[in-house]
Amino acid sequence: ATPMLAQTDASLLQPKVQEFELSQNEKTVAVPSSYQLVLTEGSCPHAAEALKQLLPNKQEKTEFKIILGKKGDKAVKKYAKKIPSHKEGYYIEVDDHCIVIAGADARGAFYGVQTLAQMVRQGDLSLCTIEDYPDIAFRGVVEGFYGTPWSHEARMRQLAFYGRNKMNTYIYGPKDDPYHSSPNWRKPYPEKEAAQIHALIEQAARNEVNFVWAIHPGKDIKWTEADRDALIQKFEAMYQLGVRSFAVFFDDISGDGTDPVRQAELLNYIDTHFIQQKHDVTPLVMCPTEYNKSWSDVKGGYLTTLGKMLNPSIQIMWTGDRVIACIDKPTLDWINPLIQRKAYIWWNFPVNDYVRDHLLLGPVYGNAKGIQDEMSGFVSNPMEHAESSKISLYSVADYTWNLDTYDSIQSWKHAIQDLLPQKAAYLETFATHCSDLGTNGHGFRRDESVPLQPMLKVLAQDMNASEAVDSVLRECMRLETACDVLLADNENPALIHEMRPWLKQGKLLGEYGQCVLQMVKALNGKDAAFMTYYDRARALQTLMYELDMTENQNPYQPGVKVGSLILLPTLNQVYTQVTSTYNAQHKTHLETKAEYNPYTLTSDVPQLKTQVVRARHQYVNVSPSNEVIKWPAGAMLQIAVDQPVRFEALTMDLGTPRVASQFTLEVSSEGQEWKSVSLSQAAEKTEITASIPTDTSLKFIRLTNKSGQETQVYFKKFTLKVQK
Ligand SMILES: CCCCCN1[C@H](CC(=O)NC)[C@H](O)[C@H](O)[C@H]1CO
Repeated sequence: ATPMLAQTDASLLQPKVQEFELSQNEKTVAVPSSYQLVLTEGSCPHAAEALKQLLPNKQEKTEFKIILGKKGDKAVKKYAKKIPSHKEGYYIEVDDHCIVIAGADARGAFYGVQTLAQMVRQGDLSLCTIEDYPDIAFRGVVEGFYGTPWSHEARMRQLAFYGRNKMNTYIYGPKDDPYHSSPNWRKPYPEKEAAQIHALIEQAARNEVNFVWAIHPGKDIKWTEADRDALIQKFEAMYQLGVRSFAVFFDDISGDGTDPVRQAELLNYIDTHFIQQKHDVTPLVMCPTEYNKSWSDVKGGYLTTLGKMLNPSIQIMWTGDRVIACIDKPTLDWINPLIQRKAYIWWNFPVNDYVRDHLLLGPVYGNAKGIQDEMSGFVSNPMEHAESSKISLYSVADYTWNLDTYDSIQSWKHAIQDLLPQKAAYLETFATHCSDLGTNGHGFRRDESVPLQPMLKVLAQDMNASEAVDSVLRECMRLETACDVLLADNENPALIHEMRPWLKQGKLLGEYGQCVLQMVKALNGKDAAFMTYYDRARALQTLMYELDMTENQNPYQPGVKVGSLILLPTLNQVYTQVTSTYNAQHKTHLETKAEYNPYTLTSDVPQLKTQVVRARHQYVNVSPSNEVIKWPAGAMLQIAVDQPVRFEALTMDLGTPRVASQFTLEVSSEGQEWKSVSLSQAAEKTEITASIPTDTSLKFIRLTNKSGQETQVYFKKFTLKVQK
């Protein structure tokens, strides 16, 4: 095992080759208060600037020296053989009167300074030498999610964060930016947005980050010279703004834009007539329409056509075996031969635009070690919550720099320490219970409440197990405390602003857990005590439901979920058990149901069976979906309600005109006799309405594809109106 740096937790640095020649007595040297800087003028400007920010006191006549440079500089000539040959690699040497930072290139020198900064943050410097370089060439973030694009300020902070964490790529591709995608991809940015992009490009350069501007033309591109030239002109305009890295996305489109031959011809044209013409532009990146294995039809030839036709320098992105998937060797062994190059991974985590009621704050795990040589890039698609995404992004930086030493829990702790240094312990407690996605169309899940899982399992089997009761009670107190402290915190206001709804929900959950466990402890004690905890538990259930129904009410997955994998379900189960036990002992009829949602959705349409149905005041909503729904012949979607209600109307939007005739809508009061209700859809409109007779109250309503064949529709809206 490699000796660890005396003062510095080496795993924090993720250096590749750790040859720490620690002197026998593990000598350290104090961070120099002033130093003489030796560098070749103008050689590594961003590294020099970063060093100046880290250690501002540069003075000529001082004994301590810092030598900074890149391979070929006279300043570091003496160390040339020690510098790693890998791009962006660096060599560091710390001894008691000199620090050497020598990069394989300017970016490597900058990264050496970032590593020194991490060591300085740890306190005294250990005498050591470090040789280090990144495993993967392109590492970073693709802002490629649906939802509110990040703000300018958020992006400026992100780029500084990438610099500190040695991420060298930021791909600008927010799906909902009209100048990135249709309808305005052909138009130049208005003045204000153009100025902001220029500012981002300068910030990226200072932080040694490639700012990659992506275009998403596929929804309405025509395979004409006019559109080809329009795209080149837009790229030229972006080049004038300072963009030196470009991408073309063809994901999430249908129609003519999906033709691989046309895509390849266009991309090769761009490559030959634009990218190769400029001598300071990185290789073109493209996102294919078939961007994951589950959507691929190999025999159809889409991927192999791109693999065969695309110029070898063009990078092809890939999300893995599914839209949301971790990356392992079988994944890459499947795709690389088809595209005849190393996949450039677009990792769809921690993006949450398909589970917007969940914040994903847990560890980054599940990607394989040892596959660094099978990928050309690895960028993470994050949440619309920029600061909250930093927990995952910090770990993606660790992983992509050094796959084989990556430790997901260690990295997750460091990420939280880095994000909120003063309150890291509280953020860790909160994040522990805020990591799973809940059921979702992609079937991607994350672990949650891991340290508490054993005790939660014991509690679920025996609610009187006193050790489990006490440890879960303590954790619920910690959760309540953590949420209070974080809600009041102003160390990182942007982070707290993003997390606020979930922190409020976490606080309620912590309080609810304490009440439920106090009910268990009060079972054989005074009834008054039990009843007080019962009343408060019921009140907290209502408050949690109300918060879930009022905050973060986006049109897709509205609401605020915390602890939804096992903490809340276990507490609800204990609540039901302890209340039932009390009822049996006291012949009472206290409410034993914990989470009350009177509506149930059932469906044999695969992509709809996990959709969520919730009532809010007079409306009953089924959560919409982003993707194309394959609705099999005869398949149905059914809503059932516990108590009979009078439905007044149904409003639907399947994103498709003239489709109502393929469906029947039927209602029933008990599930045997069904009456059909007519659907109306105006010509050329996608909205479908039905007015439902209110003469009888109903418990069931169902929509069936009666066309006799599978139909492909969107699922943008399904809302029932209940009579007051
Ligand atoms: C339409 C069916 C699901 C698409 C989901 N992808 C999109 C495209 C994508 O992954 N491109 C590689 C967006 O990027 C989004 O953020 C991400 C996850 O929801």
